[in-house]
Amino acid sequence: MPDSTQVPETRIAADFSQLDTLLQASPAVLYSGSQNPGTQSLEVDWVSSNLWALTGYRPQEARDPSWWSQQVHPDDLERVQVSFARLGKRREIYAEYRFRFRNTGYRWIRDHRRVCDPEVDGRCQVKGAWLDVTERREIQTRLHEREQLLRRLVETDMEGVLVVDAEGRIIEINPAGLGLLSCRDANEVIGNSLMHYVAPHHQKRFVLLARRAVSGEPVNYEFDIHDARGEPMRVETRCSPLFDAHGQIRSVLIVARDSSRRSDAAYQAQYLAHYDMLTGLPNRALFRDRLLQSMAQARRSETLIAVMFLDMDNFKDVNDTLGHAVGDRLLREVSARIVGCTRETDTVARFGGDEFGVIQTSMHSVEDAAELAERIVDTVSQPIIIDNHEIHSAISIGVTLYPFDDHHNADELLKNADLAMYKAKREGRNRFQFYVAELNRIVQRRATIERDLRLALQRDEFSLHFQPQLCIETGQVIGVEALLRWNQRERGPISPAEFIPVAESTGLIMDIGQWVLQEACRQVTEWQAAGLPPVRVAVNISPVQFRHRQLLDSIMNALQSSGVDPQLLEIELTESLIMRDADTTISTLRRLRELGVEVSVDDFGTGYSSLSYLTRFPINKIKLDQSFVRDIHKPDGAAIARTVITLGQTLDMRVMAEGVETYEQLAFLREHGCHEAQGFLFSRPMPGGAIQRLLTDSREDLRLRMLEPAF
Ligand SMILES: Nc1nc2c(ncn2[C@@H]2O[C@H](COP(=O)(O)O[C@H]3[C@@H](O)[C@H](n4cnc5c(=O)[nH]c(N)nc54)O[C@@H]3COP(=O)(O)O)[C@@H](O)[C@H]2O)c(=O)[nH]1
Repeated sequence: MPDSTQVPETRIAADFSQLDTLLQASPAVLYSGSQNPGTQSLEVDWVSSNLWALTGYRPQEARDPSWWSQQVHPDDLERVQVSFARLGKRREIYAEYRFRFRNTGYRWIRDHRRVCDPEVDGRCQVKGAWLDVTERREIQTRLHEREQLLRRLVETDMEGVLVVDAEGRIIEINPAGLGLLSCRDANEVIGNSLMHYVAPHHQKRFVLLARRAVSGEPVNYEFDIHDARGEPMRVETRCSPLFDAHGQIRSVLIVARDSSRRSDAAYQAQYLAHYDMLTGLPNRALFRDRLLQSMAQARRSETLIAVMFLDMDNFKDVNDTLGHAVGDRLLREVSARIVGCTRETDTVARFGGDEFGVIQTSMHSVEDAAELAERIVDTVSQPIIIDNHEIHSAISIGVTLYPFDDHHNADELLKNADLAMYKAKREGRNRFQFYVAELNRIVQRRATIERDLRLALQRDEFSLHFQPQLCIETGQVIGVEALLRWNQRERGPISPAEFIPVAESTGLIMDIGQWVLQEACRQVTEWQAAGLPPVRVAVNISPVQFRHRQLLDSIMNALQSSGVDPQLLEIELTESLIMRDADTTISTLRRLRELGVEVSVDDFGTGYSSLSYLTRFPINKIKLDQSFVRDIHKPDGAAIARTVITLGQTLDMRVMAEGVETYEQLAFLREHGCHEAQGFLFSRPMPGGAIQRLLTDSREDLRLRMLEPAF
């Protein structure tokens, strides 16, 4: 007799099929596996089939015991493993970390892991889900940055800023607002009714106006108030309603200024408490405040900041010989030059005398700090003319980085920057110096990269990714740029921005560059064999490679061994490279053009090209640097982009914009006649196989993406 409790097999199959369909549509990838007790790495034994669609990996690949730890970003791995090591003590834990997707590179995922089954061989048996949270993190970061910016503006505002709730209780107040009420600490006022401070003869009017503000009407009025010590004062107020996400008014923003005391000594004192009178820059106290905020933000967003201590080398001599008036003007000029080297998000302060401080935020790598410090040293050392005196100034800079273990607080960070600055002075002045702990770390990291780089070719750790380049007018793919990738056996992927400079300084770039040329040409023939129409490939050539006498042999070799038509090869050189030793460059470029190879100039706009030389170079294309494309919405970025495009049109060279990420940027480029574009808007760099699929199946998608109307 059939068992009535047994579910028929057909039903089970149908349920499975439905489950699979649901999983395919789900944004979460489900998995089960175990945690290696030694390393706490995840070893996956089952994963839902939507892994492929979401990350580009096949479920069977994920079962390789080292797969998970190889895809986690090396900078996140330890943190995540420490976090998941607590599983067992806790039933479930979630962590967010960067995880390498096959086609799109690192994305943020949220990994929600649960202990489900009893331990087997000391291994924690887990089930979990991965969710791509990159967009959410980006929005959070942007919101956080905006909030920081607003907070900073409010905190340094000379006017009192208060937020009160619908009942008129103070819920936020800035330092200037505390000053108005003669309070030192926000805790003394938060929660108090604002009415508490309004003079009795104005309380009725205050209630009426408060009602109008809460009903959504902006209100401006003058009130008499009493501060916390009972001192009377007249304040000018502007009240505006604040709306929540549902459009409801929950609070009112009040900007208040002391209309009786604006020009008196207290106001001046407040200014002096935050700013340097001579240069108008923030002073040491405000610098310290901003440093604390930047440190908190760096911790939250897991980014780096650099703190610099700057001291002029010869200021005393100028002051003693040319007088204080010239000394003051020199300080003002040097301040302006330092500010000119930094970005809006950075802080430049004058600590007093000839000492300055810089906080550099939004850094991508340690090299950013070195670049900024070098730029300041160079800019300050350019002659300064004051009253017909040509002054040759110089500056020494000490740099520390945060977060690093050695500094626990802002004062320590600044002290270490100061120490590094003294080291820079001892080493000969007019230079910068990293605080030694960082220096050691950087030197060690560089030594490790150098050691591993020597093995990378024989261990077959390099690969090429390719990024499509499109014609703006037609949306057609007109070529690809080859970008080198290094997946180091123990440490995972290492950015070319980090290892190419090491390869250049050790001479390894010759062998690596040769490999890149060979591999790029080999890939072109593979695509052709697969039936794709001819694809032109652009290969980056580093300055060391370009100056080497084997360059032409190396290029001919790659072309001959692959049989690729030279017209399908494009050589990308940087602008600063071609401008150095222009005569030799011109003759090498001519020989390349005679071979039939195309030549483009990368990072155009960053290298101070001399126009007279540019007309003599046999160049096919200039590539507008991505930093200008990023800033195209700002007046300076737009002006540079327009100039480069016009220059290309005038010199009869094609212009390609790199780093195009938004439709707004694309619309600007199209409107101004830029010919070609490349960037994440169309596609990230991808392996050769993925490019083949893209060019076979999704050419039309790319074209449509290009033609999408700007919004
Ligand atoms: N000498 C050689 N240099 C090489 C080689 N391969 C790479 N490089 C150089 O290393 C630098 C970093 O390269 P990479 O990390 O590959 O970054 C490239 C793109 O991924 C990135 N890119 C492209 N589109 C966008 C975008 O829309 N937004 C954004 N933020 N980044 C984007 O830009 C880099 C391409 O730069 P470029 O070469 O200037 O076109 C870089 O300087 C490489 O040149 C090599 O084989 N040899």
